[in-house]
Amino acid sequence: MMGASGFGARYRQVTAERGRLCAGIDPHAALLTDWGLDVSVDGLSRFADICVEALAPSAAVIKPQVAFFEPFGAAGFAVLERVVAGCREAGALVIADAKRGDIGSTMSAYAQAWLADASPLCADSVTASPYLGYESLRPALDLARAGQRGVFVLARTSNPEGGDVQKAMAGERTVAQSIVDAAAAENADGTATVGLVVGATREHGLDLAGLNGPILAPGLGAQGATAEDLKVVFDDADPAWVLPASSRGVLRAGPDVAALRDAFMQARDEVEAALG
Ligand SMILES: O=C(O)c1cc(=O)[nH]c(=O)n1[C@@H]1O[C@H](COP(=O)(O)O)[C@@H](O)[C@H]1O
Repeated sequence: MMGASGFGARYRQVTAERGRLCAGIDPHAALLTDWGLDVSVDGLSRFADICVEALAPSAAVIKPQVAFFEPFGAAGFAVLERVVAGCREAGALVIADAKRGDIGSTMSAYAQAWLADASPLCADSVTASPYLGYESLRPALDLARAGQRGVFVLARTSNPEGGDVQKAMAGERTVAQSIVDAAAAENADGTATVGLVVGATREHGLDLAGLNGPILAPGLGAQGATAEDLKVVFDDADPAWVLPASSRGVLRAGPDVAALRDAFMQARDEVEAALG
């Protein structure tokens, strides 16, 4: 196992202390209703506070899904700012799940929003789509590296449609493998600045062994993947870098803070037992 500096060192330390499960904060309207909350800014705000109280002191990594805050406009973003700050203060690493991707000059503005100290939305890392070309992400990659932050780049996503683009051949390898290889080359400096997103829901067919960076693996729980599946799906990856993620599967246990925390801990313990 290679030593890591930068974002990788931060990731390795917190996952060693708290275990490998990323808790998603996805305030779906249906979940707000199930929790007895209004689908309103007040409901969103209460949902967010419960999640931070239950999850931030226990989870190594927390991933708020930006999409669910956006429909509430500026007020939704104010709640998101509170979530990001609250999780970070409690010692969790935050992945802002914004899935940004644009031409380089615009990407630079996105990078400032999610990865610059001066921004009220500044997180520890952000998800990004490389499908405008891996190098279009350069401003985010460079800013992340400079601040010991990370970028989680989509490689092979958990949704069934993802294969149309991601499994297409780009010369001798698939498009997804070309993203893995670019990330691995970037991580040769030992910083693990570039993580990948590889869904836990299916065989990905990727060679992940040389990545030397975190692999965010959504799909646990609501999308059907189990902790046991992880051993098979990620058999060639360094397990220390595998970071399964669950949102609805854990969130369904709310709104009781203790029940939510227990559901998270149970899922995390299952992951730890499976990954070894
Ligand atoms: O980047 C992601 O987190 C992501 C990538 C992917 O391939 N599949 C995927 O489900 N996600 C996100 O992970 C979360 C999954 O939520 P649950 O299905 O409720 O666990 C959502 O916020 C998705 O947007």
